[in-house]
Amino acid sequence: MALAEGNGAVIFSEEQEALVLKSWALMKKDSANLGLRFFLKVFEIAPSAKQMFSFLRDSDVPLEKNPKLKTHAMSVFVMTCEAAAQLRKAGKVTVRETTLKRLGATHLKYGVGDGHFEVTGYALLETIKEALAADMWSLEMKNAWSEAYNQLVAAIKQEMKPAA
Ligand code: HEM
Repeated sequence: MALAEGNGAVIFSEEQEALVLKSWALMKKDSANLGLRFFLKVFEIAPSAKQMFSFLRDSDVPLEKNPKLKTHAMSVFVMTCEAAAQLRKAGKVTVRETTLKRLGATHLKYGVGDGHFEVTGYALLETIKEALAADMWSLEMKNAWSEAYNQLVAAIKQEMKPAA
């Protein structure tokens, strides 16, 4: 669970940032496989999520050969890493406002809901657990990735709310 200071800033330690960045540096060498395994896990748990991706719906290319799927998977990984660094530095996710607004609008438009973000978060952690050597995976590692992902998702969801 996130620790928050009085001003609402999240306390994300140097150690937590280091866990995320160090493990990503190891995993990204195999990013194509990683991205694929990640989203295959999402679709295994939530097959209907496939329908949301226009480039899967309208394509004859088999799932595992679809480059756009890997691109999306990498966006989730890379943006979660960036969120870890931002949380440590600023106590909050500082993705550019225009980028966040676009992400909010895209995910709203395609009908991405809380359940999808949850399943994807679970699949992300499982993918990392399988990709890392057993002695690198720990509760601290899991919590650091989970915190960074959840804070990023919260920032995106903030932009998915209909304008007040
Ligand atoms: C932290 C979590 C996530 C991040 C950082 C992320 C990132 C992105 C990015 C960068 C795009 C490209 C379009 C744009 O920039 O507006 C995109 C599109 C999209 N995302 Fe995500 N995403 C996340 C979670 C999810 C989840 C949980 C789902 C559903 C399971 C999802 C489904 C989609 C769909 C359907 C599109 C549009 C694809 C199309 O063009 O057909 N995203 N996302």
